[in-house]
Amino acid sequence: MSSVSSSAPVSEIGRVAVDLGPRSYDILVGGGLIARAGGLIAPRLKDRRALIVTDATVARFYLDELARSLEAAGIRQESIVLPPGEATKDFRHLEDLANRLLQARIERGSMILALGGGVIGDLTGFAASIVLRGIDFIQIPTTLLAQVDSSVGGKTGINTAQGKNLVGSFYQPRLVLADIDALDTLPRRELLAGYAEVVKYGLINDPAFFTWLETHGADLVDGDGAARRHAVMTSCAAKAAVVAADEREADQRALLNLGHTFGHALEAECGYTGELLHGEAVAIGMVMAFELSAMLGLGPSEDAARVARHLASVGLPTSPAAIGRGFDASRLVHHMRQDKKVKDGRLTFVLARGIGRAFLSRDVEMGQVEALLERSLAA
Ligand SMILES: NC(=O)c1ccc[n+]([C@@H]2O[C@H](COP(=O)([O-])OP(=O)(O)OC[C@H]3O[C@@H](n4cnc5c(N)ncnc54)[C@H](O)[C@@H]3O)[C@@H](O)[C@H]2O)c1
Ligand SMILES: O=C(O)C(=O)C[C@@H](O)[C@H](O)[C@H](O)COP(=O)(O)O
Ligand SMILES: [Zn+2]
Repeated sequence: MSSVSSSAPVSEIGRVAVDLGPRSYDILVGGGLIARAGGLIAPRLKDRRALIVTDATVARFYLDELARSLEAAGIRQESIVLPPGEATKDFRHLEDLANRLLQARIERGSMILALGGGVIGDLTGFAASIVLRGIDFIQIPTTLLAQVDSSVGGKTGINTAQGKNLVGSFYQPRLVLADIDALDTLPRRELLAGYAEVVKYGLINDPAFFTWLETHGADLVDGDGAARRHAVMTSCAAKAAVVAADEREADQRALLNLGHTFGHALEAECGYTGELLHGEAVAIGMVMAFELSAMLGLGPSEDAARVARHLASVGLPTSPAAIGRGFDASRLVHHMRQDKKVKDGRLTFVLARGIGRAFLSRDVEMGQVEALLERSLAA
């Protein structure tokens, strides 16, 4: 196994450790991991039973392969298949999933496997944290977004009528298996959405990675396995370091929210219908965070332009105007006030002094944010 390196062959299993004391776990990254999952999971099982939770699209591609691998390793498996899409991350599907796990007579010693994107990972992780007051679970992320972000760090949850991810828990997986080959079947739009979260790590604190992405991002998007492996490893290592330092977002973990305060507001307005994907919203939100920083005189406007240029070069949207529907700035501000980073009624913003120099600020006036939104919506 290797640690972060860009030259390792795709089939070699890379390992990133998430160091959280008794809740520590490994992220394994490489090709062919779903076919090898049984052997990798078996040592982590308390009993020889696994319940796979997935969505109908992912099931079509990968459920049989995973089931065969588990059975070959002597692990009994059953599966629960949910509808694909962001709308599944809600109270109704949480209730349905909890009931189906209980009907399957799940026990505390069983293992739940979340096979899919961030929707399946967030929903399944939340269910795992509450059914029988906690059952071990493993993330098997199949989207780029889930491999670089949602499968790592233990944020689980669902959306509510009030906004994104407003009900959930911190509940760490026991293992993450990121099979790079699974990205070959991912639609380009979904891949790009995940790419936005990859870019995020460069923008937060790794300018050299951002520069690497400016050179290699297009190859990654077009299917270069080595570039994908390197980006997933680098992203996971970056996230693991932040999470190890601040697991429950007391402070610096909020940097991982770069672009999300704007992004979540846009997603809430679009209603989780697939009109705007999470990663697309984050791409727009990151540009707005850089523009806000420039507007406040805290960061260079050239960097805001450079971020927008790179995201646009791979085909990501960079402004709310690109969504192709009207927004009301005051309604977006209303959603932003529901953000989990609000403290004593004031929002914490992730701003940037430049690329790779993100920081947290509680000094932003919402009037300034509304003015920026008005400007972007008119553009
Ligand atoms: N917990 C966290 O830290 C965290 C971090 C980032 C995002 N998220 C959440 O993740 C969610 C978005 O996740 P996502 O972008 O993975 O979306 P998703 O889970 O909806 O998956 C995207 C689509 O791709 C399909 N799909 C998945 N894998 C596939 C594959 N290999 N081949 C073909 N199709 C495949 C799915 O069926 C789905 O239709 C959002 O709800 C977001 O809030 C959570
Ligand atoms: O892991 C984190 O911390 C993040 O903020 C990662 C984000 O990409 C992710 O979208 C997360 O779900 C947002 O968290 P939230 O607490 O704002 O819902
Ligand atoms: Zn995100």
